[in-house]
Amino acid sequence: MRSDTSAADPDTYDVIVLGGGPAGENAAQYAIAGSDRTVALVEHELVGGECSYWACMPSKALLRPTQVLATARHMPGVQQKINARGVNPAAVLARRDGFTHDRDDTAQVLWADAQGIDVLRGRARLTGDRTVTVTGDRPRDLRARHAVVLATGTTAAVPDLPGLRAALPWTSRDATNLREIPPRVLVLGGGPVACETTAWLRQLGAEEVTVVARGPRLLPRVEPFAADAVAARMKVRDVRVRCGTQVRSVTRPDARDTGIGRIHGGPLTVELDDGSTVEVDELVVAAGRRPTTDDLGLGTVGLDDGAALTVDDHLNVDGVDGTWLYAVGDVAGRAALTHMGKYQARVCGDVIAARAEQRPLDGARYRAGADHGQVPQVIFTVPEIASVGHTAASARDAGIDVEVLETELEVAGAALARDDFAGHAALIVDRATDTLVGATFVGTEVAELVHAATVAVVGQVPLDTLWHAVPAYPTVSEVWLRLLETRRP
Ligand SMILES: Cc1cc2nc3c(=O)[nH]c(=O)nc-3n(C[C@H](O)[C@H](O)[C@H](O)COP(=O)(O)OP(=O)(O)OC[C@H]3O[C@@H](n4cnc5c(N)ncnc54)[C@H](O)[C@@H]3O)c2cc1C
Ligand SMILES: NC(=O)c1ccc[n+]([C@@H]2O[C@H](COP(=O)([O-])OP(=O)(O)OC[C@H]3O[C@@H](n4cnc5c(N)ncnc54)[C@H](O)[C@@H]3O)[C@@H](O)[C@H]2O)c1
Repeated sequence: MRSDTSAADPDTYDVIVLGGGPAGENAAQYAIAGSDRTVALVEHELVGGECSYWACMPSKALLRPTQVLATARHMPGVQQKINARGVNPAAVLARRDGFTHDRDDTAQVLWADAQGIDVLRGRARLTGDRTVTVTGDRPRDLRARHAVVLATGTTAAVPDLPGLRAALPWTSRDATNLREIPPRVLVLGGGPVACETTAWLRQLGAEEVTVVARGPRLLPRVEPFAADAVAARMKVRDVRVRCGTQVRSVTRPDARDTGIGRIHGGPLTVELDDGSTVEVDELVVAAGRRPTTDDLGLGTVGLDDGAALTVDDHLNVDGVDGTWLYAVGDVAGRAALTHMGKYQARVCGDVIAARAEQRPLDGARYRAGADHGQVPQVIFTVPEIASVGHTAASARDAGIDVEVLETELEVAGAALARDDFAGHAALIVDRATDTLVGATFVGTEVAELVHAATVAVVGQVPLDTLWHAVPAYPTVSEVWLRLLETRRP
């Protein structure tokens, strides 16, 4: 079904997407691809979203140089040429700025233009069934013929602890966009943001780093052996890891808004719940995220303002009449990862296109099935953690009869890659089907191992068949052979 041109009514689009992060961009692209449908992508900050400017890209740009240096240091023939003590912070920050384009989104807007996406600048808000208002320099009242997609992401949650907000602590935005390296830092939280931030702060020269996590261990959602490897490495690097601890109060007499990534005033005194105090130059809050739904007009479509959204597998928002309102990415309340948000956006865009063209939603392509127990993730800590699907514990909680295959990462490819290559791997097998339901690798540069596991999990490949997936010699992937060998009769 072809649409009328929007020229007659410039405020009516086939699809309106709220939020121009990776999920919003992909939903817009897929909803109109190969058609003459129109789409408005409304963004009040930078097209590209958190991932491009404040999260994935700058954080990984900060971490990679130290990984390269460490590899060189553990490579005879190269190590003799290395004489610096660590990376050059100024050059690392400059490389980071190259990836974030100094927070200029021109390239992303040009990409959107090339896809036929109409980028509108301003803050978007639902006003009712298929209607959206945009406020900003050029206010607009928009109407959607087919669909509205919420893709407004999340924002850092700053706990309501005495003195914390008044102290103007850093959030991940400051940590990824740091301009000054605080000599003494406390990182509040124990998730991926806290652990990755700790790594680059230490690598860039922060002298005293303390991590305070309220849970019994860091990274509570990964296999314990992987989380323990990260904590052990932090301790080797003189990071103080305080698990099972809460911040009781924060005092910063000289808190100043000096700008993103600059130290926000004078020293802070942080009191912990055991009564001890830590004095630091900056505090990084990495205590999780809140969905950006506060000022989204959810009340106008029958939901509670500021509510956390849930969606079905077509990405339609639960609790809203009809099939016109969708949510993708972090705000959809599933796995808060860029690749999963983009995956949901592809499914959502395909669903919108099929419904607009009155095609049936037959087939797996129209359902975000991978959100359920098939989510891959790489946490770029030292060592790296690459995982997909279930851990042994989450599989057992799901009622699966589990067999765990484990081995050290000791294969010829690993030894060749780096003298100090080390790590551990585990496959989680569902005994009933003899297929993988999860895998975790922790170790040196293990990130690229996870996609093979993802294919095996999603493809439900029986282990008998995996035996014939022969890893090339001498690659690190030979760890797959070692894992399968652990269950030979
Ligand atoms: C420090 C850090 C590191 C991370 N590293 C990784 C990683 O390595 N790999 C990974 O997969 N994930 C990573 N993540 C998670 C990843 O950043 C998110 O999953 C991803 O950005 C979500 O994309 P999104 O499009 O849903 O939302 P966002 O990227 O948050 O984009 C939402 C957009 O909506 C806009 N917006 C919000 N409200 C409105 C409104 N009312 N009107 C108009 N526009 C609005 C915002 O300005 C923003 O641009 C990291 C997160 C953090 C904090
Ligand atoms: N490489 C990656 O894939 C990557 C990197 C960074 C972030 N992310 C994603 O971004 C999202 C946000 O990550 P995150 O680490 O901010 O959130 P998170 O929710 O994963 O972790 C937050 C941690 O902070 C702890 N915490 C909360 N309040 C606290 C308090 N008052 N005191 C002490 N500890 C407290 C929580 O118990 C939790 O362990 C996650 O979905 C994460 O997977 C992914």
